[in-house]
Order: sequence, then structure tokens, then C-alpha cells
Amino acid sequence: MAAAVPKIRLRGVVKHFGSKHVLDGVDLDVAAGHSTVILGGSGSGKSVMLKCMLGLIVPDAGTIEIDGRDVLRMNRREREAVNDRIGMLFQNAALFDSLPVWENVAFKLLAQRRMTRAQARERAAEVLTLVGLAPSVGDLSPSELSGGMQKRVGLARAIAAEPDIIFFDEPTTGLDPIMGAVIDGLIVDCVRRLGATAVSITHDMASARRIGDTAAMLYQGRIVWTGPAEYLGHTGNDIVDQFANGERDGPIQMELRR
Ligand SMILES: Nc1ncnc2c1ncn2[C@@H]1O[C@H](COP(=O)(O)OP(=O)(O)OP(=O)(O)O)[C@@H](O)[C@H]1O
Repeated sequence: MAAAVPKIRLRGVVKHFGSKHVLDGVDLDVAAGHSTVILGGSGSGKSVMLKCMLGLIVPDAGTIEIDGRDVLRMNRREREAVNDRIGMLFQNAALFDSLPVWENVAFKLLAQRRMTRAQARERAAEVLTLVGLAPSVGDLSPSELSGGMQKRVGLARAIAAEPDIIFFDEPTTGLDPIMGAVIDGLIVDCVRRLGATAVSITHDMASARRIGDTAAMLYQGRIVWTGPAEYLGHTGNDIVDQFANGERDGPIQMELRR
């Protein structure tokens, strides 16, 4: 039987900023319907990698395939069609304060003109309920919400258009541990409900174990280990184990600017 085509496949992805080699030949396969967490130190290039997958940054070399199609060689319209199937939960939720919550949630639906405003509003109320918020929250301004509620709204926005792929950029940063666990639970539920493929960046090991089926470690510009997220901390790979256990001593030497 032929091997299944990964939902997302990166091969030899390189990105330099001037003399700074951020990605130096990244290879990664993300299986369809799986949840993959990307680990790596601060400044290791996780966000750059995510932005390359989203088409916000163009790599200097390499290929990025989604559903077996090379997205780097697509024209704008083809790429937009791919991105229409991608949801994103940004760090700090990145909501527009000038719009009420429901319009934030329905932003893509309204932009794509796939439905009337009344239908989009109804869909917003539906997904707000899925993330544990009352539909009446839809009339508030994002600035009236707590950090945890903003994350829920960001999650509702990410899933509103029923994407095939969802990217999560540090979904629990800035939340207390209990709210972090709640948001992780919602992420797992929502991703499962949609049957979506999820790629998350996180520094939080508890969160990585909760939301990830698979973990991948980015170190010195490459993916140096991929394996089950439940093994984190005892993978047998010194780099991953030092990182996951937060140990000061080990192969990873902190680069401190003097
Ligand atoms: N547009 C850019 N121009 C120049 N350098 C950039 C640009 N974007 C990112 N970088 C650099 O690339 C490196 C990796 O950044 P990135 O934001 O991907 O790290 P990260 O792993 O996501 O870090 P963190 O966990 O702290 O968010 C950093 O040194 C950053 O300064």
C-alpha cells in the first residue's frame, strides 16, 4: 500500500535574514488529522517556520507541500484558496478592537462573502457556544474581555470557517495554568470535532503533551527529533530531554547577548 500523503510536508526549507541563518534545511511531515507541536528555544525560528507554511514569509530554498501540492509555486489565487482552508489562532488572540466580538469571529466568513451578515452572526453565536462563551458575548468589544475569554474568541474565529488545518501560535501564553488547561481541552475538542490537522507552537510542556499527538524539535535551524508528544522529557534524545525538562546543563547552550 502506498504511504499516505502528509497533509503538510516541508523539505529542505531554508530562511536567512541577512547573515542570520534561521531555518537551515527544515524537513517535517505533518500527518492528516494529527496534532503536531513544534518545540524550540526562544528565537529558534518556530514562528518563521509557521509563517513560511502560511505563505507570510517566502523561504530562500526548499519546498512546502499541502495535500501534495507545492504551495510555494502557486499563483496568488491558488494560494488564497489553500489559505481559505487554514485557521489560525495568533499569540495574544490578535482581535480587532474596532469590531464587536461576533464580527471578529465571523471575520473570514464575512470577508469571503460565503454567507449573509445574519447567517455569519448565527454561525458566530454557534462557535462561541462551542468554546464555552454565551452568544451575548458576541456584542461586546474584545477590550471588555479577560485574557482567557480573548483566547476563546480567537479559537472561535480559528474554527468558524471549519478549516482543514489550524495553526496555534503559543495558545496558552499569558494564561494561568488552569485556564491554560481549559484552553488546551477546547483546542483538542475543536480539532477533533472538525477532523482537522493541527500545528502548534508552544513553550509549555504540559500543554504540548495535552494537545500534541506528535512533537517535533527545532534546533539550530533543523528538526532534530520527531516522536510521540507523550515521550517528551524521556525521549532518549539529549537535546529534546534537556529542553522538555528545562535543565540548565546539556547540549543546548543558551545564547546570551552581551
Ligand atoms: N522579518 C524578520 N527580519 C529579520 N529577522 C527576523 C524576522 N523574523 C524573524 N527574524 C529573526 O528570526 C529569528 C527567529 O525568530 P522566531 O520569531 O521565528 O523565533 P521563535 O522560535 O518563534 O521565538 P519565540 O519562542 O521567542 O517566539 C529571530 O532571531 C528573529 O529576530
